[in-house]
Amino acid sequence: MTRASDTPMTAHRLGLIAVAVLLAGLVAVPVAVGDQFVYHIFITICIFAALSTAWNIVGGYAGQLSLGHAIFYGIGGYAGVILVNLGISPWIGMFAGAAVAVVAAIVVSWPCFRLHGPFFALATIAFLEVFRVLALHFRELTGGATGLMIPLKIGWEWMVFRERLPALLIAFGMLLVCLAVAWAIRSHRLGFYLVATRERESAAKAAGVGTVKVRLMAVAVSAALSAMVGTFHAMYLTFIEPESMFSLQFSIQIAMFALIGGIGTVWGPLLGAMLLVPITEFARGALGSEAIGLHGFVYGVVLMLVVLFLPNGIMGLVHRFTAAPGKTVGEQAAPVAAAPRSAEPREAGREVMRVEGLQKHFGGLHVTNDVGFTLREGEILGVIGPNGAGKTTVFNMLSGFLKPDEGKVSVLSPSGEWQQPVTPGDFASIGVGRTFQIVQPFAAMTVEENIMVGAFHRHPHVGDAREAARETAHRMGLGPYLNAEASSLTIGGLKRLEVARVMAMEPRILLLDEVMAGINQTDVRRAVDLMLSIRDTGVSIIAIEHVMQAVMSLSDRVIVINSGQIIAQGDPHDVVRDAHVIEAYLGKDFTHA
Ligand SMILES: Nc1ncnc2c1ncn2[C@@H]1O[C@H](COP(=O)(O)OP(=O)(O)OP(=O)(O)O)[C@@H](O)[C@H]1O
Repeated sequence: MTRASDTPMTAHRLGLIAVAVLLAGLVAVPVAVGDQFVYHIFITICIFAALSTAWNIVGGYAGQLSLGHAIFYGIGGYAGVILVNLGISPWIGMFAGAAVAVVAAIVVSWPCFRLHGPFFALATIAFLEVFRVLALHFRELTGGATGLMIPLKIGWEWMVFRERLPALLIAFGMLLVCLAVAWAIRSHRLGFYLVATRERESAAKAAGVGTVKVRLMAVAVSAALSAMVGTFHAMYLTFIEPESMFSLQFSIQIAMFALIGGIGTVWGPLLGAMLLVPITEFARGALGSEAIGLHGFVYGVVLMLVVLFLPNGIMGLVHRFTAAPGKTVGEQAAPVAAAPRSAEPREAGREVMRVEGLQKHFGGLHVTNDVGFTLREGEILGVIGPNGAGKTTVFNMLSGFLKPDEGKVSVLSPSGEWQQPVTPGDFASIGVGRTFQIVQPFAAMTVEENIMVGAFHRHPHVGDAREAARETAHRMGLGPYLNAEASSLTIGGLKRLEVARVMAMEPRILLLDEVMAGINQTDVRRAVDLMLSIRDTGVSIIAIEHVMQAVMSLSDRVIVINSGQIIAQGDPHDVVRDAHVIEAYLGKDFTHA
């Protein structure tokens, strides 16, 4: 009998064998051929693949399209050569270069991370230009435009050889280090956090991810690796100068290999370099001086073909052949494994959240006006009100996404002290989890991985987080879809995924923003049962909801917000009979119904 899990496992094993064969080929082919030019091509493949793999940690995993990565490569190169001229081995120089590159990476990236998309890319280009000009300016250190020669000291200690084989072995070793680091990051918590931040920064923040911190960590690792490769490449080239070490064209080339091979994948940059470097080097070798700039043309053509036919690069093609057919969560999804509602109404416990005098303006618009209420342990507080009343704005202030102009939000910590969290991370750590009105799935991740991002909050190890995510998925009726891409879920599935991710954080206070909007009647009933079962575990819930059937059957108390103010609050049955609420929100038809 074939089990469902056999196919992906076999594909995974085949994939690893294919990678091992490709890697072995990088050393075996030039050794077997023995030609100097072939050695040079394979050394270049290893160097470019290593640099592109390092770039991919920032450009792919974290989604920050850096076009200034030659800064770190150049720093590594200059550090190595300057120290060699002082009689220090490049094996030491490469670590010194890496340390300087990490500092430069943090200084450069911190302001740039406020920028997104093309603005980030432009800022990195600007910094690259700054470093090129600095290298030209500090002539005593860098040799200025004349550049620096590497003294002819031959041997392993100096990374300079008469034969090509040792250079190939070092380049190959560096590639292995870069691949191992990239693989380790992608398969541990940091990798999940980076991809989550890339896909949906707000949702990642709500899951307790320090989005700036993880991106800085990524850029620091990437810079260190790039600098180390830069040191070796400088030794291999035996001459460096600012134009080639801090080159925009070189930065683009590094990014291009990852784009063509499969951005954000561990093996994509390697495949990109293995495809493109030989083509361009052979063309350059065959056409000689007639083909200056030919590599740019080759990259352009290949990139156009990839964009047109392989939007996810070569790795996208590989996945198409190896991935198991995905399932789509239909509206008739598996039943939610919710526990039945406890028959007795629960006695609400002590206060866990106090909201006092919240005020918020957007320009001249007074969106929140003196909103205050309390929430008790194990209570479900329904929040209703017309569109644009300011409900989500209040939620944003209850979860650190907006700072109130006035007023405060206090949360009872697990140790029993009242605290006033500020950032989304503070709210997440004190046990406040939230969903978003417009669902924010991490589209490039599977259902399981999406939920794991939440689970990491309490379970830092991948194995534990995976187990917790699976348990939560089964509870939410998402068990059969663990390996489906989040992007393949229907709106009902996505809403459940949103709740599952936040439940995996094991929050004490749950803020649900219209989780029942747009789902069918069966799913509404399931969602009601699920929320009651969550409440029965002692979690307090604040739910913004327009589905009145759900509000009435769920809420212990209801708050009505209109034009930024609370106009009524109390028992659901009393609130819906309130004349102001009928006029402002429900309408007379509701009372008749
Ligand atoms: N960042 C912002 N900048 C300016 N105006 C905003 C901003 N966010 C919300 N608003 C405005 O504030 C008002 C309240 O919006 P909010 O989303 O809080 O309402 P809501 O009650 O949640 O509505 P709905 O039920 O439609 O989701 C609206 O007029 C909205 O246009």
